[in-house]
Amino acid sequence: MTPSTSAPAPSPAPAPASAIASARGLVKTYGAGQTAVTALAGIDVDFRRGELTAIMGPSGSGKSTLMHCMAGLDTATAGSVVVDGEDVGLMNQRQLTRLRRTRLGFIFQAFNLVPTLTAAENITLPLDIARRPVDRAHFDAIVAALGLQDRLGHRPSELSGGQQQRVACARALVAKPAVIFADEPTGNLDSTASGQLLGFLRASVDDLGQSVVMVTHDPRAASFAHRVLFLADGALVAEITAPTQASVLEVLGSLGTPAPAAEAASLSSVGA
Ligand SMILES: Nc1ncnc2c1ncn2[C@@H]1O[C@H](COP(=O)(O)OP(=O)(O)OP(=O)(O)O)[C@@H](O)[C@H]1O
Repeated sequence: MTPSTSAPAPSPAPAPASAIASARGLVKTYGAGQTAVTALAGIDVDFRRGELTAIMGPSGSGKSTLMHCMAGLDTATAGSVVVDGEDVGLMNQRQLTRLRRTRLGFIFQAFNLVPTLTAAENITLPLDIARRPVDRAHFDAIVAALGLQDRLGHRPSELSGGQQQRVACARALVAKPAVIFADEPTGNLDSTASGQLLGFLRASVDDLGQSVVMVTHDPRAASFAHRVLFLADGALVAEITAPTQASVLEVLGSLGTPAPAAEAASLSSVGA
């Protein structure tokens, strides 16, 4: 056997303490052989504690796959994921379920509320399933901040889309998760409801120290984040801090992503 002359691969940089979730060398391939699709091509990323991080990029660039691998909803092909100090790749299904129930919060585009339960019951459902007590003061503070006091006895079908998503947001926050993963949380909301929800998510970070990772196509939604990460073809290709709609659109443009017509028009009309 010929001895290898190449230097050993450097070990990946450890996750900094400021990170609530990190990935190193994250690869995800769907399928095999000629039909294999590389959704993530070896990503190193740190999501910072106490920050709202947005993930953007063209359709098919790997945003949802990255979020699902970070949250233990999908298994990586290679690489490592650490969430709140725990190596997700070493967990079995039971441990992953426990991690999701006790340490993670989720907000999806489809609100995923249980139709037969009231808003209050939906909000406390994750705690009830985990047989954990509800911190009433925390519950009341979240419900008040989201303006849901008068809606707690209503079922989802009796709520507007914006109210349903605020219930989903309250449900994610009530268990005080280490990190909330939000996938297009405003995708089904009108501009007003979307602004309210994003303002609240940002406030949960600034006022409560919550950490949030959010996938979005919407430059306005991304402008609520502390930092925006851009994916293209399964790789991290750009990053901006303190984003504005204009700076987000500029990076998206450089990646060849067509700007949503409404945002581009409104920005050009104010000369941004
Ligand atoms: N279950 C799957 N089986 C096969 N290929 C998949 C699967 N899920 C995702 N892919 C592929 O992986 C790539 C990344 O998909 P992903 O959904 O992560 O992209 P995205 O950036 O979230 O896209 P979008 O913005 O359209 O939601 C795409 O090429 C997609 O077709």
